[in-house]
Amino acid sequence: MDEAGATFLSYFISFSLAFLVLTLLFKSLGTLRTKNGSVRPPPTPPSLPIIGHLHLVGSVVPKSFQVLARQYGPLIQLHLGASTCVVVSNAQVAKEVMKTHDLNFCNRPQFGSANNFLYKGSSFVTVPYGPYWRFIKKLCVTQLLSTTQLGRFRHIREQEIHKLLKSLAECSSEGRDTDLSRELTGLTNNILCRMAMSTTCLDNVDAEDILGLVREFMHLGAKLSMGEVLGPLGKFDLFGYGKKLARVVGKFDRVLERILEEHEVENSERGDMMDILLRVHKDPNAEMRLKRNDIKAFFLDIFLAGTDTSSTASQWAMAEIMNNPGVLRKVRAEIDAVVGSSRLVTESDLPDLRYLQAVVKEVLRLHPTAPFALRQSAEDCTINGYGIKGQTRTLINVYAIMRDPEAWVNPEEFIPERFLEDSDGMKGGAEGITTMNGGDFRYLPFGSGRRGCPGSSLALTVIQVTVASLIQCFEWKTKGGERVCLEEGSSFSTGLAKPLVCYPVTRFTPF
Ligand code: HEM
Repeated sequence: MDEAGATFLSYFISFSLAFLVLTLLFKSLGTLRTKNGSVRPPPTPPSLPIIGHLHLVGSVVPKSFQVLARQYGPLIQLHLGASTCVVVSNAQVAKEVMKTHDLNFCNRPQFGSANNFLYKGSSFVTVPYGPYWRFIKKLCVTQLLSTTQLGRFRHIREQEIHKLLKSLAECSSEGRDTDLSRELTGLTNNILCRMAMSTTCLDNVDAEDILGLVREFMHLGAKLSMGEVLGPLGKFDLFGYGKKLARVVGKFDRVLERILEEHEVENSERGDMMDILLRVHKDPNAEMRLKRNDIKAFFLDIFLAGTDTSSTASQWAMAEIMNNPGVLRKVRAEIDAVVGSSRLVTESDLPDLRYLQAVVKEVLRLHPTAPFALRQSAEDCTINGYGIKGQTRTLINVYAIMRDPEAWVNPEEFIPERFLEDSDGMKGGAEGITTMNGGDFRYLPFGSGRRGCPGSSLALTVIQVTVASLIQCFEWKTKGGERVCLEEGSSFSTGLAKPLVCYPVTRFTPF
């Protein structure tokens, strides 16, 4: 063979070998199988003995997981002490979990707190997918949180907003500051308590008690869930959080029992959520027998799921608007154009306040007040090419998904305009995000699929009308004209790290 032939042959052999090696490599990567043939688990960062990845988790948990996802991919496995979970951090993998495999991921993880829980098996939020969950979900959609029911209680929201505006007007006339975080939590709690069982902070101590107990429950529940990292040791309740939690639920139960009895004695026709649930409870022909504990558990659920989340979102909205004078001007100009200057903005105006809607959407994108959708797989399955075992705790990091630079232009910036028609603030367009029901997996503030949030319409209505009223009626000043600190706190609903203390200055008085 001449020299040219030998060179050609050696090139041919080298190329063939390289091709073979690459083909085998891609094949093994494609199926992600281990030697024994099972599909590989998702990638996991290097861990330490016993604590696993706990040292990688900072005070703002979704942010820590976002950082890890950037390094290790959109589906990772984490070992938090003795507790293992997988974390989903982009839209495509979220879609696989919440749509393609929706039924398989329709359960929620159970934490230590569930074991000796008074309402065990009754909590709509944590109960496994099945007949009871379907029954309550249907009640939510058709009655408890239906459009008709929300419409029936519009006057409650209007009255509570009026009360808030009056108290802020007093602050203004006296030149006092106000803790808007506290005021907004009071507002959402009062609205929910009145819609649920016709009780409020001002008329009745019950609503204040309920808020306090729900707060304590959240605090202890979070601590108890941390006990999960101790594995089987967590069951011994070493720090006594389990017992404290049981006491808090006991107190909540007594308050609720009394309100239930009052409703029964009055045989009331107010049509609040408690009346509806009592009617179902007593209906011999109801699809399912609803127990008293089921009713009380439902209220604990909605206070836990609905109060802080809605209040915190309103706080973020006000904080972002105060820091962005251009946005404030646009929101106000829109309200003035749609509403005029002689009456207070109402819920009927909301469909015409397109820019306000975009502001609230952007607030929920940048500051989702439920940063994780928590799910659990029922059976083994393959997600993003990796094997997920049955009973795997699965955290969909909606915080990371809604800040993903692959989906969003300048994702860390507050740009409400990205949600307006013809905007280019979202890669691939924002048209999908009109209903807020999780149909577009790049935008999931309320989760998606069967276990998506049933309170989203109520939450959006309250947040939008509250923010609109506050902007229409007051100028907002901070001490020394400083920018509001946008640091994120470490609470369950990723609120502002510091309370939003500011000065309202009356601009328009509606009463
Ligand atoms: C800004 C306010 C709110 C946010 C950001 C929010 C967000 C969420 C998210 C992300 C989930 C999990 C969804 C999933 O797994 O796909 C959820 C579930 C839930 N939310 Fe909301 N929510 C809010 C307000 C409310 C309100 C006002 C209520 C009730 C009055 C409520 C009741 C519930 C319930 C009962 C569930 C559990 C549903 C189930 O397990 O089937 N939420 N919410």
